[in-house]
Amino acid sequence: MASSCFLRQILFSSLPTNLPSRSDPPSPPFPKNLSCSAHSTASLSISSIGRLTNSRRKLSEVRSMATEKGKEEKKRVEIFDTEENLAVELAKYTADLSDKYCKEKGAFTVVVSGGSLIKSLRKLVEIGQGGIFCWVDERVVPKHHEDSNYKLAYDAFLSKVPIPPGNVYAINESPSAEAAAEDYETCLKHLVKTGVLRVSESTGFPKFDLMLLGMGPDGHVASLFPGHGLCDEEKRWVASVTDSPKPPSERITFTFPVINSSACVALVVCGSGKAEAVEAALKKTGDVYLRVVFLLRRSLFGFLINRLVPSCNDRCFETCQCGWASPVCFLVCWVWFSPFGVLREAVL
Ligand SMILES: O=C1O[C@H](COP(=O)(O)O)[C@@H](O)[C@H](O)[C@H]1O
Repeated sequence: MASSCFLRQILFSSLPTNLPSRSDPPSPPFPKNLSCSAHSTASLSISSIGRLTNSRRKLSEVRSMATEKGKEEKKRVEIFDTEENLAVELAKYTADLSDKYCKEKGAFTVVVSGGSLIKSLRKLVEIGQGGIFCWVDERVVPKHHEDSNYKLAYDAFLSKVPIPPGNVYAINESPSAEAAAEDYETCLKHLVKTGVLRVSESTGFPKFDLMLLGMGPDGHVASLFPGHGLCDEEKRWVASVTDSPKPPSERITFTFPVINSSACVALVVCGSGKAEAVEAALKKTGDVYLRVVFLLRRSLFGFLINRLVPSCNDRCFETCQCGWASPVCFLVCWVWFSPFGVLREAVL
């Protein structure tokens, strides 16, 4: 099982007790040199949507669901009793993919978002030489700023693991969103040129091994917001946003062609406030305002969603509507009990 580069030994570990406070300024490693150069055209696309009853599903089972290129891609929904189980399984999933790609090509290119996803990545406590980290979106703020997605990840796990600083690709601090987006796209092109990052043969866009994404209550993914013209972007890899409806207004974001060219995408969603968006995402048709999620559906690997604890009953729905009062009554309660809830159809 030994691997020279991996995100292993992360399972069932506890949350580090020495996490710094968000106010601690990070000492940001900024990328320059990379040495990995191997290539692979292997791709995973997951078929089968259904119930996952065992939160310790092994990767071999996941792999058995992989389809060959060109076959219809479907999504898989995983539902967890608690956010803790979600975090453990997310770490295992990521570690297994890391092992696979590091063995195949000596590197594992992984992209993270900001937001609540980062907390659910806390089980990633050991990251080896092969992990290459990029951000699917970033706010145009200094790296030590509270709004920085880089700082969020740095404080939560990047500062805790022995990842080479040169493997961490934060955005360059730029005076404008446009300049930052251009710079980051150049950075991606450099990774492609040096053989660290593959390019999808079918789309011509960069093909990351894994994208770990969150989703906002409005259904936004990365900094692609429902109804925003950037959702239709077909050429650029990285785009600037100057009118984000969620502050801060200046951001950069990967475009959908890049996100959808990834080998694997995990959309990690927690919280009752996102139940409506989840329901819409799982429907075959839905309100146009959630079109962002539908765009992502094209290559979505799976949702990682936590659900009611077994002892919950219909009253739990009311609890969840109160917000975060009960830490175990996350998400999907509304979806689960809604007469229109497609999630129920998906998992039963
Ligand atoms: O602004 C952002 O929001 C989304 C969702 O965040 P969450 O806290 O609701 O999970 C996040 O995925 C994105 O990276 C971030 O820039």
